[in-house]
Amino acid sequence: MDIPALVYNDVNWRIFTVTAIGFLLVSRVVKLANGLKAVNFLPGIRIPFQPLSVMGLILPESPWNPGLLFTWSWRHTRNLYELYGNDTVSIVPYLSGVPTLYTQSLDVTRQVVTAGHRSATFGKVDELNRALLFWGPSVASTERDMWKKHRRIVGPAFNNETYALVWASSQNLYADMLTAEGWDDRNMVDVSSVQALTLKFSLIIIATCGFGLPYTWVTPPSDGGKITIQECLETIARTGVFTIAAPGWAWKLPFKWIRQTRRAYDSMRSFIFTQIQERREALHASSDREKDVFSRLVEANEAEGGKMALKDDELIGNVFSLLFAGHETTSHTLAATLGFLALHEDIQDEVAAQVIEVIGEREALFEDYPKLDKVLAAFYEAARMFPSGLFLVREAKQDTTLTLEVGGVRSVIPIRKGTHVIVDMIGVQYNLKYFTEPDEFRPSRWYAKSDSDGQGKEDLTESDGVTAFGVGPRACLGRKFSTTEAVCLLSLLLRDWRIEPLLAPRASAGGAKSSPVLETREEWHARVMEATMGLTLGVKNVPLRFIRRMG
Ligand code: HEM
Repeated sequence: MDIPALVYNDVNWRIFTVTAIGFLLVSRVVKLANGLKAVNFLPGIRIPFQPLSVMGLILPESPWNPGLLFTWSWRHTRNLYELYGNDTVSIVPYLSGVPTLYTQSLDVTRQVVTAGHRSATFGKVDELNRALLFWGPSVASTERDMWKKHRRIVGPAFNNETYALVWASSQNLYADMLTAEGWDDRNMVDVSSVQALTLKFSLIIIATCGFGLPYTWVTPPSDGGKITIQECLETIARTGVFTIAAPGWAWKLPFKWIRQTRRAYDSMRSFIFTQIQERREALHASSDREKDVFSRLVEANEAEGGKMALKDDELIGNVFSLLFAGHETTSHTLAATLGFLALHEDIQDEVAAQVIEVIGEREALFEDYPKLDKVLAAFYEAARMFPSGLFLVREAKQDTTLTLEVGGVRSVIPIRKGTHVIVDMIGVQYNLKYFTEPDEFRPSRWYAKSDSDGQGKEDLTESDGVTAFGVGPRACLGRKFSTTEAVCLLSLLLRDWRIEPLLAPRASAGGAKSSPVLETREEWHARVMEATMGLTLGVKNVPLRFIRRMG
């Protein structure tokens, strides 16, 4: 009997579909089994996508797709470390992404980030560095000998002269900001989002002290006046996932937002390129040396010469990584510090008293910095509670081992090449082993047994000090740049202003229109002091009221 062609095709399609589904299922089961072996069956969750994979980032957060920020949003409700009774847990995806360990253990952090870097068993993950590598290799994105070459040139640009310049510029910019924002003759100022000020502040500081550009509060950095660098960075922050994930052809798609993204990237590149050219010419034309990081970098590079000198794309890569690393991080942490100080009047009074005792009415001097340890401590504590570098992500570059506590027993477990290990900074910095009452904003953790650089405090019996800035040889190069700027700005603000939460009217407020019922401070705390993600982790928009301190 002849089988009609239609039925025959239908049967073929069914066989094809069933075979394809079968194949897919088997391949996913094999992927899961290999993933479980790669992490040596360490307890944890098995989900479709690894949280940092493209699908994990794009799809909305749910119990089966934790999302980028689950270490924050699940920390009280579905804390994986508590659930599995270990400071290191596994996340093994069966559809896409790499088997991964998440850790909140400082011991594992040191094995991976410090010892792993030295022995080359662990290194940074190229795919996740794509957003940075886009600009060219840099000190933040390279490994091994290349990293040493970059660090050798970039590292010395961060020195005491640079920090003195940061201090002086922060002081001038603060005065400039008060005048330009019309605060000079006001006794009370309401700010709906303090980030509008801190983002601009840290961008101008990095532009002036990082790159020696003559920008002010009224004329911020721009690409020849066409588009401001702030706008470029905002676009780049919004489209970070696209940059990491998109193949080359996707950049040519005819969508408005892709065109805008391309424009932001092109403007940034031309801005940075022009700066490098100008600085080179200035260097050759005059024997006077500028003090900004960028001039020192170009100067060191010219002096180095030959094989050890950085090429133009490497210089651009470094400039961008400094702009990238030094802008939002400091700004977010400043906003969080101000938010917490507004909430905790007693702590604010204590810190302000130190500022008034040290600086009083006179000009703030860079020499005051070590005496303002309570201001620094408030900034460190905010960095602990909102670590802008959310994760330290590393990849096993070869088959290796880690020593972990599993079910209370210290064991050596094999880790396969390609496995990711993510140091979860929220986990570490809210870990009861290192911080008592971690949900409390308590700057005294950092100065009870303080020295000026923040090492060896009451709580941190076994930590590397301020982990928010990373640990080991790859720790933050801009830490003191950031703390100098922060201590100066916070001191000036606290000396001149009392800071309060700007309370919003209750949605269902029943009061008269002239005096609406306001939310409580607790409600403000719950509404505002929540994490959000730009290029880096930060706090939501912080609304504040500044009231001038009299006499
Ligand atoms: C609150 C402010 C800041 C925080 C919390 C912070 C945090 C961090 C962290 C956690 C790392 C290590 C990343 C890793 O190991 O994967 C890092 C590296 C780095 N940071 Fe920062 N950072 C801040 C400000 C700055 C500033 C202001 C600059 C520059 C002006 C800067 C430049 C860098 C550079 C160049 C690296 C790479 C160092 C290397 O790999 O050798 N950071 N930062």
